[in-house]
Amino acid sequence: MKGPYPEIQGGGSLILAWQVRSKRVLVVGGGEVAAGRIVNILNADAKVTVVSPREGLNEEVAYRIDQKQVDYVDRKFEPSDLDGADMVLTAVDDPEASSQIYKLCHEKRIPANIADVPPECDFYFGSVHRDGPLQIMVSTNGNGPKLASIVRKQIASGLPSNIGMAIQRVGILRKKLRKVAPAPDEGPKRMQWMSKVCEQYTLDELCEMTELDMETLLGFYRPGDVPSLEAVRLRESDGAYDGPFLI
Ligand SMILES: C[C@@]1(CC(=O)O)c2cc3[nH]c(cc4nc(cc5[nH]c(cc(n2)[C@H]1CCC(=O)O)[C@@](C)(CC(=O)O)[C@@H]5CCC(=O)O)C(CC(=O)O)=C4CCC(=O)O)c(CCC(=O)O)c3CC(=O)O
Ligand SMILES: NC(=O)C1=CN([C@@H]2O[C@H](COP(=O)(O)OP(=O)(O)OC[C@H]3O[C@@H](n4cnc5c(N)ncnc54)[C@H](O)[C@@H]3O)[C@@H](O)[C@H]2O)C=CC1
Repeated sequence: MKGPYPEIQGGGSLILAWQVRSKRVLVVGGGEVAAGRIVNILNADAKVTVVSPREGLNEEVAYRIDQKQVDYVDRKFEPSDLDGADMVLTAVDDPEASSQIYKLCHEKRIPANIADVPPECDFYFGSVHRDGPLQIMVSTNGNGPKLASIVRKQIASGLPSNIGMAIQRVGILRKKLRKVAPAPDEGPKRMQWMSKVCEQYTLDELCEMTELDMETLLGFYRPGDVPSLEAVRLRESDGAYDGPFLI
């Protein structure tokens, strides 16, 4: 019998948004696959160390080393490379080295992705669409990476062109709201009000909201109203208006 709760499907991955900002990520290998990994982790503001003999570097990896976007060690992997690593990504054309690195990571409990050996991955990469603060990841759970890429492009082509910008504006408004209503016990009211803003405003309106508009709009937080952007602007041009946080 079906219960009232979501049915468990199993067999999936736990898809998370891992905060590697300022954490140390070790990339073993400097070929094409490594180049893709490096872009992903630099986009997440990680500190990156690449270990690979120089003669094996592809142009993109050599460029990032040259630009000092990553730290670089010019030799093959050695176990001491794992010291201080918070995450390890290997992309080497040597299955034996891959397996050895995986075993060491496992012992040291460092999460690892071994590009050519799915069973030895603590996590998989996915195909990612990025638009400012928006990230969408598609995973086929190892079944069809190329199809993941095709699905990702299809999803991206259906998105509004201003969605990234709208999310960025909402992020600023949420920060301001936190200042106006910092108390933890206001959580439910804060969340309800913020949800209403997101539902009632169009993406274009969210994008064109100025800081003044936001502060005026926040003046309606206490009474719990979400006026239209038009009403917000009327309030701004109204002589009676005397400051964003006075209600
Ligand atoms: C399990 C996983 C582990 C991991 O790498 O984390 C893995 C494993 C393997 N990939 C292989 C092949 C290819 N991988 C790609 C591309 C991508 N692979 C990515 C992820 C993943 N690949 C993880 C599963 C993700 C999922 O299932 O959704 C993407 C999404 C993300 C990224 O790498 O950043 C990125 C697309 C990014 C984009 O374009 O948006 C292409 C196409 C291309 O290069 O254009 C091909 C050739 C065509 C094909 O096979 O489909 C092989 C076989 C090698 C062989 O046959 O010898 C293995 C090993 C195996 O399967 O045994
Ligand atoms: N997971 C994925 O998305 C995909 C995985 N692969 C697999 O990933 C692996 C890497 O692919 P590519 O980057 O195209 O290979 P590549 O041949 O371009 O690069 C291999 C790199 O590993 C380095 N290397 C080799 N032994 C090393 C060691 N012991 N220590 C440090 N560095 C070492 C080489 O110097 C070179 O930079 C291959 O096994 C390939 O089959 C390939 C395509 C997609």
